[in-house]
Amino acid sequence: MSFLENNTPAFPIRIKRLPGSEGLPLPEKMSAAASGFDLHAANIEPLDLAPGERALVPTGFALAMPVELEAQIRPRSGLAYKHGITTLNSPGTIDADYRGEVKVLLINHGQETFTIRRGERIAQMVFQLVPAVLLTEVDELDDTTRGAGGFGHTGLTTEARK
Ligand SMILES: O=c1ccn([C@H]2C[C@H](O)[C@@H](COP(=O)(O)OP(=O)(O)OP(=O)(O)O)O2)c(=O)[nH]1
Repeated sequence: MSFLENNTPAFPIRIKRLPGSEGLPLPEKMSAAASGFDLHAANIEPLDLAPGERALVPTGFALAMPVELEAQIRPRSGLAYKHGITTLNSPGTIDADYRGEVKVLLINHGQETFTIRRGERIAQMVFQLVPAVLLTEVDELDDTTRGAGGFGHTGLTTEARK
């Protein structure tokens, strides 16, 4: 375990800049208590994303994190609200054993072409704990009130909608 400047225990995560990332900031929190580290686009040339189009956008870095962690790549709400730009596989999963470049799979759900420029903050990365689990095959599961009910079996409308 490592420690922040204020002595908070913190998981140590190694981050490596990749060729082509010169001049780009590393992932950064935009406020002290933000959950996510904003990710900067590392594409050299501007990338036009037409309505409905998707693209895998480089970030210029790779990670090595402890096995108890994963990183999730999530959309930025401002880009989603104003331009319809979001992550297609939300949240993207970065496995602890992945050593390749972290990439962001963006899709344009908006009505207009959106240009992704180098250095732009395109998504955010949130680190999460992944508990160790042991899957055990059984013949029967315990009963619950819900049972196999799901997919709206309690109804979809509220009083306010009737
Ligand atoms: O938004 C993403 C999602 C994934 N990855 C990288 C890290 C992750 O560890 C790896 C595999 O991702 P995932 O498990 O989602 O992909 P898959 O389609 O199941 O492929 P694989 O067979 O490589 O696991 O790709 C990214 O860089 N960005």
